[in-house]
Amino acid sequence: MLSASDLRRAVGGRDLWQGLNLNVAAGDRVAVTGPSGSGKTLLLRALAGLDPLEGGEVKLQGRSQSRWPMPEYRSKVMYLPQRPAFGQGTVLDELKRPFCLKIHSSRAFPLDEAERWLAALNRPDFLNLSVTTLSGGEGQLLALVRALLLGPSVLLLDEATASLDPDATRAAEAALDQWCAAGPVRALVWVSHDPAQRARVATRELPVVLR
Ligand SMILES: Nc1ncnc2c1ncn2[C@@H]1O[C@H](COP(=O)(O)OP(=O)(O)OP(=O)(O)O)[C@@H](O)[C@H]1O
Repeated sequence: MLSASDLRRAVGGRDLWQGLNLNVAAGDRVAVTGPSGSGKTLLLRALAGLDPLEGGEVKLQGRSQSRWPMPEYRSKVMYLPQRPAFGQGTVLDELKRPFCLKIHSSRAFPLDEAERWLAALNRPDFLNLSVTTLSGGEGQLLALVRALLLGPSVLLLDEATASLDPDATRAAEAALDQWCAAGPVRALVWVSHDPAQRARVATRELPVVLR
């Protein structure tokens, strides 16, 4: 589904990593590991088409990233940052916002599904909260639900539960598990510093090694 071959990334004139390869098939849950500063975020952002690479090639469904229309590519390979940014308004406004974009405009906003995910995350009364008042963990839950509703093929999670308490973390993991199982062509690539979480959620690990 998603493949990366011989990737190289440098910042400030030094190589972070090179010769990095990755293959993600449907149903895969890959944990990206490595010390702080090794370039895990930069890898996920490059896979999402948000950051450049100094070398190598990323392909989605056998087609080079550079040959995809970027909005379509990013609707299929979605990056979930550790600290998501929101606009103004309520949680409901924020969940609806991407459905106004051209790439998603053929789909109606799935309110029932949003309510189901929020209930599964123990946030049944979330929709009318103002996004400017959300805690860091609540912001992560909103970003997660937004991503699940948009339904990418590959979801790139960058410490996406790092601000959640243990119960909310388990609920988010269960929601992701359920989401993955519900579609034939879904996969997760997950950066997590927590070995116990990686053991729970990942089917294999990709170490990012400093060069
Ligand atoms: N836009 C940028 N310009 C220059 N250097 C950057 C940029 N973004 C990140 N870096 C540097 O690249 C290195 C890798 O950053 P990155 O955020 O990918 O690390 P990480 O492995 O995700 O770290 P952590 O585990 O602490 O989140 C760091 O040294 C960081 O300072």
